Amino acid sequence: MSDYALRLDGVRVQRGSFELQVDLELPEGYIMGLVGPNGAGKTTTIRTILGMLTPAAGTVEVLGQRLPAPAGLREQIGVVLDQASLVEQWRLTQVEQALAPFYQAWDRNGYADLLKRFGLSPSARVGELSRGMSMKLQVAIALSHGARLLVLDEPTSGLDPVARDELTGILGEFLVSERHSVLFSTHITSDLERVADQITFLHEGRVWFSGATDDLRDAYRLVRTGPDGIDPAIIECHGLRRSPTTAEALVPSAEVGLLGSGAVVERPSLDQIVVHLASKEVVA
Ligand SMILES: Nc1ncnc2c1ncn2[C@@H]1O[C@H](COP(=O)(O)OP(=O)(O)OP(=O)(O)O)[C@@H](O)[C@H]1O
Repeated sequence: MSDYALRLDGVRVQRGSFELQVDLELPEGYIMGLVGPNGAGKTTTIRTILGMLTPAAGTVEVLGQRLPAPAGLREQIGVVLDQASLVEQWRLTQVEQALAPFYQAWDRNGYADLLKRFGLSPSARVGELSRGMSMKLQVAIALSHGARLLVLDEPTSGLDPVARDELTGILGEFLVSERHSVLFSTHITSDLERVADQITFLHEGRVWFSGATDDLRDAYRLVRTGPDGIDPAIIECHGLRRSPTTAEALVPSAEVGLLGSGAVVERPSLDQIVVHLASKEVVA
């Protein structure tokens, strides 16, 4: 039995002219955030994990089973994708009637509780739901069939701050069982700050970092100096921004000692890391 909920080894996926190359490991019992700018390859990674795209090379292991996996694996994965594939005319009670027979472990009370918690009326029709409500419905379904792994593609997009908070809280509850794991792509890194202990950062189809969130935050420092205090010829820096009076950049922690004494050095937020690593030098 593997101790990993997910393991992608030397995976390469081609989509038109875009090529994704990804290696990552998500240990069981953890929540991993998948971040990166638009077009970085997050959805491609998720679709590959779900067996919707076939890699040209490499291996994908989900809950210890190598893809293509036996049908029984599907029940153990809860999925939230950008577009739900539910019939628009269905009421939310009919959604349950349609899906429950496919899952041995379907939890009727759990589904009813989650609808209530998310403020979704069981008599509402799928087609009437806003984008945020449709996301909540998908999360309720994913959590109602006894999944051990949740794979969520931007589940917080379209949700207001209260609902986002509610969702991250529910993911935290899901993780109370140490055999449960979550992979969660998002542009809203503040959501991850609260819950994700692992991060994979994709950029232009490549993994820039995959590992513990704390390790990523320890690896860099956000540095502010006078306008000439950061010289890219001397020090490795990312997303350097200069104005007539200041310079700001993300600098590897190991290089901070190369800065002059006037520098203000801070531990960066996840958001600051993502923004600076993905952006080019800006001179104002
Ligand atoms: N069906 C397709 N055919 C060809 N190229 C595709 C297809 N779908 C996606 N791509 C390309 O693959 C690349 C990665 O897209 P992907 O959707 O995985 O990125 P993403 O990180 O999820 O982006 P976003 O944050 O914008 O959702 C993009 O360059 C996109 O144009």
